[in-house]
Amino acid sequence: MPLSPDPYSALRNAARYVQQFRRKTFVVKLGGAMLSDPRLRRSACEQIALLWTFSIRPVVVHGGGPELDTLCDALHLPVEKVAGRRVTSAPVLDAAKMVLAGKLHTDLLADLQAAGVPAVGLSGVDAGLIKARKRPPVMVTEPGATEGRLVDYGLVGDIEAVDTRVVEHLRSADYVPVIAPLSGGVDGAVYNTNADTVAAALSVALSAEKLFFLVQVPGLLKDLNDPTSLVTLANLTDLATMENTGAISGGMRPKAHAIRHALVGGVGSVHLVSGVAPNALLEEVFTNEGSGTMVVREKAPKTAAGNAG
Ligand SMILES: Nc1ncnc2c1ncn2[C@@H]1O[C@H](COP(=O)(O)OP(=O)(O)O)[C@@H](O)[C@H]1O
Ligand SMILES: CC(=O)N[C@@H](CCC(=O)OP(=O)(O)O)C(=O)O
Repeated sequence: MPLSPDPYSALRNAARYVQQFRRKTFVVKLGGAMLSDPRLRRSACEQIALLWTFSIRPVVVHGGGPELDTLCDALHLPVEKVAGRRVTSAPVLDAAKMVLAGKLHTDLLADLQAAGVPAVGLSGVDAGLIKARKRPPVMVTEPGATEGRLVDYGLVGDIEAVDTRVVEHLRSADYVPVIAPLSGGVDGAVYNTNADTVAAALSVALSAEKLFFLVQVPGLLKDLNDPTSLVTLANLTDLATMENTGAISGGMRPKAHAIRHALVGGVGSVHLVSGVAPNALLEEVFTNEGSGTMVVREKAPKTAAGNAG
């Protein structure tokens, strides 16, 4: 946040947003790359703690892709991702349970507790929170490819329903739910579901005001190789254009789907924010300029609504 010569002016400015967002639901998705770095993880937890202090109601969803890659390597299991989603065999799913509902999940909960957030961990399996069915083989066209190919993702779950009762129950007692991206199917099946997809489905089911993705990059970039090419404001058409030209690739592809799903489902705005730059989440929420990318259904002048509005 830029330092003001008058500290009270920054406070007054932030107070407008505090008032606007009090008791509103913000779904915050923490990307796996930043979660693997304890310093970045703690920084994210401290920023979430501040939102919580201001009576914003956060629901945290976390990834863990890179840490799962590392475990798969150590176990000599293949790491295969197509269009940003992991091909998940039975042994890879076991590894996913160990990382996503195990080590990484617990470390994140501990850091949130340390930051003063009464965090309670769940996965999509708990109390039937995320119900999914096994994704059938699908045609996927990679950027630059002229033809699609049939991909069997294995034990990956497509979300069918979200039952938010357990989340609401925790929130009514002032706990902050922290959700790992596993989902439950029929007959006790467990599936691996991309964390971006889980975050979007939850934000719609909870009628969230905003959905944030904390990522390693400054936000949505026109050119992935140029960190200064930040897109500060985009709408669904801009997003579709970037997908079609291949400007959105890799892990940003499931995010683009997730952003569309959230906005069409009624979430006010979706924000891509750096998990690396100090206080980028707070800057996005509490300043007019913001720090990353705000994606909305229909574009309106950024300054009129405020970046956080
Ligand atoms: N146009 C783009 N703008 C920003 N990042 C992009 C873009 N296209 C691809 N990416 C890549 O997508 C990544 C984010 O996806 P991913 O690594 O899955 O995030 P997460 O941290 O949530 O796991 C970025 O770090 C970047 O490497
Ligand atoms: C099906 C699928 O792709 N599941 C993801 C779940 C974790 C995740 O989404 O982690 P990030 O947010 O760090 O990418 C995976 O196995 O990597």
